[in-house]
Formats: sequence, structure tokens, C-alpha cells
Amino acid sequence: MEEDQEALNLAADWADISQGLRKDLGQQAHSQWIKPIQPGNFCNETGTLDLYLPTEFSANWVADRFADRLSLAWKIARPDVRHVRILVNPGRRQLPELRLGNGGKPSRPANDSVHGAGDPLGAALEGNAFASLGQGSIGIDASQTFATFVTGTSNVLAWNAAQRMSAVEAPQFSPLYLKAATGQGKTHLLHAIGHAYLAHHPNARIFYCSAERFMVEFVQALRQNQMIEFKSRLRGFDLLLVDDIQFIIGKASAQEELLYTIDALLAEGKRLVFAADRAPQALDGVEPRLLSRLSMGLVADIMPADIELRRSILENRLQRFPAIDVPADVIEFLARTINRNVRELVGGLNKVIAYAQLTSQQVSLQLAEEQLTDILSANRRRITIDEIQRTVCQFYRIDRTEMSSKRRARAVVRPRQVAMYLAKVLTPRSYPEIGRKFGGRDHSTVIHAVRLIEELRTRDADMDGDVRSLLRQLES
Ligand SMILES: Nc1ncnc2c1ncn2[C@@H]1O[C@H](COP(=O)(O)OP(=O)(O)OP(=O)(O)O)[C@@H](O)[C@H]1O
Repeated sequence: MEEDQEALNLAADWADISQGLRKDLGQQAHSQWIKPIQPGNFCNETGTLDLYLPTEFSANWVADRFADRLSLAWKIARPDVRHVRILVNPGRRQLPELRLGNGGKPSRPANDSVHGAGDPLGAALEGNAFASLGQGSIGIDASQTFATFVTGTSNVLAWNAAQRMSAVEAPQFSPLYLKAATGQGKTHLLHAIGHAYLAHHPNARIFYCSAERFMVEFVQALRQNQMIEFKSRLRGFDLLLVDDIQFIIGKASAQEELLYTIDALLAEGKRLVFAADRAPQALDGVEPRLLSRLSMGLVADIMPADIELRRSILENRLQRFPAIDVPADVIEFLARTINRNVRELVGGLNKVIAYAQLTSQQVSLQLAEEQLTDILSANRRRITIDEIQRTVCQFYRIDRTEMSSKRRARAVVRPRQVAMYLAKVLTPRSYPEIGRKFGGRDHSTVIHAVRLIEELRTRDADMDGDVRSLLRQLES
């Protein structure tokens, strides 16, 4: 069982890596060389992962051209992978096909139903998904469950709705439409619903696919005169999970098919979940009737993860690697600065750990800053000193002019110092530049303010609370 779980984890990680490489290398190179790769044995002691290719030629080609990329991508995805070996598939070992129809327990397929697709999870998620329709098999990722999904104020509503979708008792709404910006956990929740539903309904037939894949399969079925099979298989599911519905563009006939499928499933009390990066009304090129079906149930937003949630996600993730020591200031730094996307946040953490291990260093703030320059600069929202002054004045209920005034009353001096401190922490401005923005003060005044607030934060809980709350407001 443990072995199966490990294989499933590898398959899940490989799906993420493969997807990233597709973006980097382009569709053609990806289909030819990357897709056929199959993650094989992973040795915990040595940290060696074997990647299999179907032929000697392809193994040599991949080893020559993509070994470094593959190795780096794996090290980033899994801090415990230290070496990657590219080998020819001995032809026997199979990864589980994520066939979870037998009481929710992953099992290895009896025969080679993955057909060396090399991307077992991807294949189950996408390529071979329709091929396995109707057998109770599904394309859900075993590592993305409710248990591994961390909740906070930004996503708890969606989480609750997702829980209800998978509960024993039928939900009062259907479909559920999950809406979130990229990398905020939509796909994770879809998979989690699949797992939980299966736990409650062991014989259920669940199907996960992306809308893009749905379109492709639809066109293929049409071309191969297999529409009847296509339709009847689709309608045989108890739970349908359709990801990235924003890609359901073009092809009116495919949209119509989806519409009929939705109607047929809803009429039988089946459960439907869709996910997209925008609200139903904002989907382009989608038939109005399909739009109205998509939004007739519950539309649940996952808001961008706030600082608390980002922190919890990192802490939660680190529990997977108890032997790795990541200092609290690094977690705080990552949580604070990588604020756009949870995928980037987790990727950033993994990258720092991987680099530290490769170079036999301790994880430190300096190392994180050095290794993540790209991610960090992409994430940096330009906060202005004006914005900081405005926020601080509102917070302490003082007049905006006090930021530049010469008044020395404590009630205005402290807020002014806090604002200077925040200007230093949140903007790239130098001390003299900050001084000029505060009524032409000397840079030594700013240095003094920054040090003082830094020091007060360590011994005055109220001050620390004020600063945290201001940081939260400014960074949200
Ligand atoms: N709340 C969370 N707790 C734990 N992990 C999370 C959470 N939110 C996102 N993640 C992780 O972040 C990564 C990206 O999430 P996911 O793929 O679900 O995003 P998405 O919203 O579907 O993005 P996209 O629109 O780009 O497909 C995944 O590895 C997922 O497990």
C-alpha cells in the first residue's frame, strides 16, 4: 500500500512537472519526448528516481537534451529527489492508473491500460480519460484531498460547498461552480470532491476532465462516428468534474452536447462540479443556455490566499518533510512575498529547499532571496509611500498632513515612524528618498524610525499587532 501511495505521489508530481515542461518546450517536443516518460522506482535512501522511456533511442535523446531540465524540475517538485536516472523501460513495471473504483483504494491495473502514455496521471486526467469511461475508473489525483487542502477565510466557503458536494446526503444545489484565479486550488478541490465522494459511495462512477479535453474527445468521437458511445458513457457518471471550463469555447455542437449531458445528469440527481478562472457570465464564446446551466446552482469563489493562509499552506507542506529545517523567518518571507498564486508559493519553497540540499547549505533568508529573484519580482506589487501614509493615517485616525508636519506629539510621531518603517520594508525606496516624502526629513531620522519600530516589534505586542495589521491591509 505504501508503495502504491508513493507511486501515486510520483504520478501526481510528474503530472505537474510534465505540464510545466509542456509550457516551456512547446506541445510538439513535449508530446514526442516528455509525455512518454514514466516515473519508476524511487529510492528513499539515495534519493534516486528512475524515469523510464519506451526505447533506447528515446532514452538517449532525452538524456542528452532534457536531463538537466528534468532533474531540476524534479528536485524542485520533490525536495527528496537528489538524482534522476533516465532508463529504458523494462516493460513490466506499471504505475497505478488511478483506478479508484474498488472501494476508493488505488490499485495497480492488471494489464497495460496506460499504454506507456508515460504520464499516468495526465493520461488518466486527460488523454485516456474517455477510454476508461464507464468502468468506474476516474482521473483524480490521489494526493489532492480535503485533508491536504488548507483552509482559511479566503477559501472556506468553497471548501464547505465542496464538502457538501461529496457528502452522503445530496446537496441542495447542483451544479457547483468553483471560481478562482490561477493556482488558488480549484483543481485540488475538484480532486478532493472526487475522493470524498468515492469514500462515501464506493461503487460510484466519477469522471474528471478538463473542458479542453472534453472538446477534443468530442471532436474525435464525432469523426470516428462514436457519438452514441460517447454520449452514453458520459451520462453514466454519478459525479462529473469538469475543470477549466473557460476553455469550452468554439464548437457549438460540443457545447450543446455538454448542455444535454448536464441536463440529463441533473435530471437523475447526479452531481456536477465545474471550475473556471472567471464567473460564468464572464466566459467568452459560451452559449447562453449553457451559461445559465453553469450558474444555476452555487457559484463559490476562492479568493486569493491571504498571508495567514499562505503561511499555513507552507507550514502544512513542510510537515511532509520533517527532516528538513526551514527557519521561521524564511516561511514568513515566502508567505509575505509570494502572494499571487499558491502554486508559485509551494514551488518557491521547494526550490529553496532543493537548492539548499544540492549545495549542502542550510536554508536561510539570504538563500531564499537569491534563489527566488524572478518569482519575487513578479510578485512584488508596487506599494507606494503615498498609499502607506494614507493607510497609516486612517489606522491611527490622524490627519494626513501629520506625515510631513513638524509636530512632535507622541500621537503623531509614532504613526509617522511606523509609516517610515513600512516604507522601508514594502518599497524599494532609499532612506533619503523616504525622508523627502516625510516633509523633507533627514535620512538619519528615517534610519532611527526603522530601527526603533523594528526593536519595538520584538518587545511590544501592541506595536507588533499594529504593524501586522497594517502589513495585511497594504499587502492584500
Ligand atoms: N488551500 C490549499 N491548500 C493546499 N494546497 C493548495 C491550496 N491551494 C492550492 N494548493 C496547491 O497549489 C497548487 C495549485 O493549485 P490548483 O492546481 O488546484 O490551482 P488551480 O486553481 O486549479 O489553478 P489553474 O487555474 O492554474 O489550473 C496545487 O499543487 C495545489 O495542491
